[in-house]
Amino acid sequence: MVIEMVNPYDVAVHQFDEAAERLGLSQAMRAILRKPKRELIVNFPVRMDNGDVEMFTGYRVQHNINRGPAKGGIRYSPAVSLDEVRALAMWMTWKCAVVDIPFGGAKGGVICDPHLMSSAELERMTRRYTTEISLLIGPDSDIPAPDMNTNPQIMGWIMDTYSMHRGYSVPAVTTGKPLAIGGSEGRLEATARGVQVVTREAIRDKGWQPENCSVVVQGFGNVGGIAARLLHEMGCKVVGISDISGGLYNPNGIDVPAAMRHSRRNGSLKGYAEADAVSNTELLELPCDILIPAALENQLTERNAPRIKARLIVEAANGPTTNEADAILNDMGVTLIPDILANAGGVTVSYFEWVQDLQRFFWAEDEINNRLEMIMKRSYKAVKTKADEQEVNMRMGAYLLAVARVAEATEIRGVYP
Ligand SMILES: NC(=O)C1=CN([C@@H]2O[C@H](COP(=O)(O)OP(=O)(O)OC[C@H]3O[C@@H](n4cnc5c(N)ncnc54)[C@H](OP(=O)(O)O)[C@@H]3O)[C@@H](O)[C@H]2O)C=CC1
Ligand SMILES: O=C(O)CCC(=O)C(=O)O
Repeated sequence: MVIEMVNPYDVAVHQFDEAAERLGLSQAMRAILRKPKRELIVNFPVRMDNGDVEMFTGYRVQHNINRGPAKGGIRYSPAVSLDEVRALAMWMTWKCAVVDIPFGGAKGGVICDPHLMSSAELERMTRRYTTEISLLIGPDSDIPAPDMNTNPQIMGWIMDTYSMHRGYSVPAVTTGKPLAIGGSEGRLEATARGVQVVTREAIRDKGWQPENCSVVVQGFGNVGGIAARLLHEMGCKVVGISDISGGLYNPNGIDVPAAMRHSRRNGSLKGYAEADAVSNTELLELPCDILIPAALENQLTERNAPRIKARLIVEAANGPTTNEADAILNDMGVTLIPDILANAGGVTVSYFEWVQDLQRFFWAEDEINNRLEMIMKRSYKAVKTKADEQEVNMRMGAYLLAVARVAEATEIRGVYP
């Protein structure tokens, strides 16, 4: 895996600045949209299984709430930082605007290594973190969801802790919950399903056939693992996959369901015999038609971008491409579907979950998947049309759409003198 010391918030602000310049936004509007609205830093104690007390640091950042309540996931990782959370919150604002759902952007994170914690420790940490950020979160104000290393169980603990403080159940305070407590059908697969839809649209625009496309996916978690499976089911040849333990390559195609079974049995992809081991760095440079980074930020950099073989990149992760790599890939003629469009399927079904929870009225999986598909296709088309009209790439097309929507809402509300 390529670890670059690039600050994700600098990447996010640079992307915004370029769009603001093209849109001719006023200096006042640029100043408002560049900065997060609210940032909460919490330091809190957790009793570990051995009886010791450890201090943890967590964040919740709301970037913008002019189009609706703040919305965005919570990440558990040793690499979490305030600037990372700021960047992820800003990307959430644009993402919700690209798919035109009535949310602003937020993100949260706790500096911890969940792989080294027991389930009981994770639960105690989650409940204490929830109490600390209860100043901000709520079904009308700020609604967390899963991100890296968080899952439906953790969303359930957050919902339960928040509800304990209120004295009644508040299912709409989180999304991505288990079905039994107000979760939505389809949320678990939604981000990957959105990735599948935009990949399929891009394949069609290029005049390719799925059966002739080879795909490499970095990351084998909620997004990467399910995206690999769905693209495999769509007929693509998935030739490369990876998780934190490293990558696997088989030019003849990997049996993704078999690799998933191996990963579930063994806790990682390591040792899967039907493919050759490659490093995460090598994985990104493998020969393929489509590359799907679905793990971390800053994976495609000025160092490896010139060696990327894929002709289509679909950013399932948030912020996988640095600004320098973006320019290089653009000059190389690579089509890149940006994160704020490509991975918006998750928050779209989170929106459906929130609506269902508020109404106490639940929809069937087919209805959810059909509505998701409709929104992802519509958003892909809007971004492509904007990009073609303005003769810019898909990232700029998505930013032009999103930033204009947020700026319009900000202007109409008159939140500055
Ligand atoms: N979950 C969601 O709904 C959404 C997620 N995203 C974004 O998608 C990306 C992935 O999130 P998600 O799938 O939910 O997270 P998960 O925690 O489910 O999976 C992350 C995957 O990335 C791998 N990974 C983590 N760190 C490294 C590393 N240093 N080197 C190589 N691989 C690594 C993990 O490996 P291992 O399993 O071995 O730990 C795992 O396979 C993130 O950028 C997230 O922000 C975007 C929109 C929505
Ligand atoms: O489902 C959500 O609310 C947000 C998911 C998320 O964190 C993201 O899209 O990056």
